[in-house]
Amino acid sequence: MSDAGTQHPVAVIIGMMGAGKTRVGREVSQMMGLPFKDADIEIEHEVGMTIPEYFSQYGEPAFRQVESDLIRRTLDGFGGLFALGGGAPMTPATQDALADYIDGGGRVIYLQADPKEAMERANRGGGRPMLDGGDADARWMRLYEQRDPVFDRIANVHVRTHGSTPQMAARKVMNMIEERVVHVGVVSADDYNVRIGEGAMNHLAPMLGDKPARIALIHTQPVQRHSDRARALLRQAGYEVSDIVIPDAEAGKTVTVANGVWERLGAEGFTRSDAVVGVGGGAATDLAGFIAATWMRGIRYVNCPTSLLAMVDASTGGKTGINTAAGKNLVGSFYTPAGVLADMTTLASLPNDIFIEGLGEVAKSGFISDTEILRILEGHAAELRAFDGASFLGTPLEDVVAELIERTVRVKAKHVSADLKEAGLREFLNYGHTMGHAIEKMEHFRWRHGNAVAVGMVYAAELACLLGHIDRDLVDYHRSLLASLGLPTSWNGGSFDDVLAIMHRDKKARGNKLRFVVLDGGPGRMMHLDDPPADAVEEAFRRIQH
Ligand SMILES: NC(=O)c1ccc[n+]([C@@H]2O[C@H](COP(=O)([O-])OP(=O)(O)OC[C@H]3O[C@@H](n4cnc5c(N)ncnc54)[C@H](O)[C@@H]3O)[C@@H](O)[C@H]2O)c1
Ligand SMILES: Nc1ncnc2c1ncn2[C@@H]1O[C@H](COP(=O)(O)OP(=O)(O)O)[C@@H](O)[C@H]1O
Ligand SMILES: O=C(O)C1=C[C@@H](OP(=O)(O)O)[C@@H](O)[C@H](O)C1
Repeated sequence: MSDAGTQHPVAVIIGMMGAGKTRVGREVSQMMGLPFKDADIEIEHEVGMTIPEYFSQYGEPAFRQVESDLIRRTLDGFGGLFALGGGAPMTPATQDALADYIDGGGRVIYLQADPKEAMERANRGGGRPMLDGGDADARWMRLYEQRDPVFDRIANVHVRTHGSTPQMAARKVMNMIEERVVHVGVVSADDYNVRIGEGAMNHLAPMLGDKPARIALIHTQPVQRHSDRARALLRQAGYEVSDIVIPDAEAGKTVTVANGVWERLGAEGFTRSDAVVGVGGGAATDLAGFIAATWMRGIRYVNCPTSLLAMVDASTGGKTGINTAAGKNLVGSFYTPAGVLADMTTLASLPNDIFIEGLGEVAKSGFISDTEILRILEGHAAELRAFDGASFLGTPLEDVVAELIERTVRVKAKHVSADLKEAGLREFLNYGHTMGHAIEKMEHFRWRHGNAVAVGMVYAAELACLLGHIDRDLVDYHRSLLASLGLPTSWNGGSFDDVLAIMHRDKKARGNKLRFVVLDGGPGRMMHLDDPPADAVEEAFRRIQH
């Protein structure tokens, strides 16, 4: 791409004649308040004649040269929506220009209309020289068979518009343009993307690639409407889907459940060319990831998280696993997904208390790294606390939540990319978890994870304050911010001795030494606190009891 400062299109739309590139493109540009350019119209202005006239006077090769030159110039000088002519992406020079545009962060959107619908629309209007001479439908279909695989390959965004009105199609395109993408670099495994936005699940097939023939769709009953959509998308893309419903929440993270899934995969002959898709909260994505990590020692998987906590934390980072009688997440594997699709539409059915719990991990990411998260939480605390999935989509709060999700995922991606197996930096993601996990266990996992972590962060702040690493104001800030979000900041459910024994079994402990991660001076600055004085550990515990 050219130097910074020049304008580039928000998106380029490609597709077959009649797909709706012009009609839908104009709708999107109006919805987004952006300028729109149609390459065919621009070319006619430039050459001073209609495209059919140019074709007949100079022929297709000359036309394609004019077309690819204009496209290259527009990609480096226009900041709106840009729709290409049907045949444009078949020209190698245009393919190179589009590849450069994508490398620079651009979106090439393949508008995948129902072939029959598009063909009928293309042939009703005339004025398309590529359809002249003979059976227009047959010619259209021949072009489709040539062009579809090429469009599918060169586009980095795919939008199916089968049966959609222009407005519905435009909404889908706009969602794709507005979606947020976090790239997770992994030193010892393949990089992957976390896509966040309404309709992100539409990326399922491209994210899985064409290699898997069969998909084990692992999900739970409360998210049936979302797994139904995943199943439909997979089947429309030609995959064979094995539907696997597992018990909800923590009941699904057991070796018994895992064994049942392994039995299913064995009976149905799943091989390494097949894949797993997990749809649900963090418990479901943990189990799905564990199945993918263990079946034949590893097959591809994509997570489709449906709770806020799963979107910002559980689905990303490659920690997969199940619980045992001895405790949570004690069996599992570091195994990274092929990608994560955080589809905001799934939050429409998320209960308020489960949403609030997820804010615990969002706030944690603000305390340990991105302090802008804290400012956003402060500024929108009341709306966030009053979250109502049924009225959430399309409101300003949706953009706030999308920003929070993106920022929180970026914090996790930063830590995971540098330290996949939690040798040091990644331990900072465990802020509040030493006490948090102890509370979960003492409460027999009746407390939700994010709520326990909230109390755990207040504990860690009290401990850091007692040892002079942060001031009292910052401890008070922990309490006021977390409480304003509807999160708990104290706990009275057990004795210090019982909690201490559990903390000594925390994965950060070394030998008989406790280890914590705490703030060092202020938000965004972390340190390891090894073997803190026993009296401070106990006094901090007293301070979280009300
Ligand atoms: N692997 C990791 O890095 C990681 C990180 C954090 C947490 N976790 C794990 O994640 C789990 C917690 O995740 P969670 O908070 O999502 O809990 P969860 O998976 O138990 O889901 C909470 C409840 O919300 C329901 N639900 C989820 N999405 C819904 C939706 N869109 N509509 C309606 N209901 C919905 C679920 O069915 C469940 O009943 C724990 O097991 C924790 O250990 C893993
Ligand atoms: N989703 C849609 N539903 C109904 N009509 C559509 C849709 N998309 C496009 N059209 C109509 O089909 C015709 C061709 O659309 P157009 O945008 O010119 O296609 P393209 O630019 O992809 O060749 C136009 O009459 C347009 O109004
Ligand atoms: O990806 C990670 O490192 C994390 C995994 C989870 O903790 P545990 O590993 O303690 O379960 C999660 O709760 C924490 O927010 C970050």
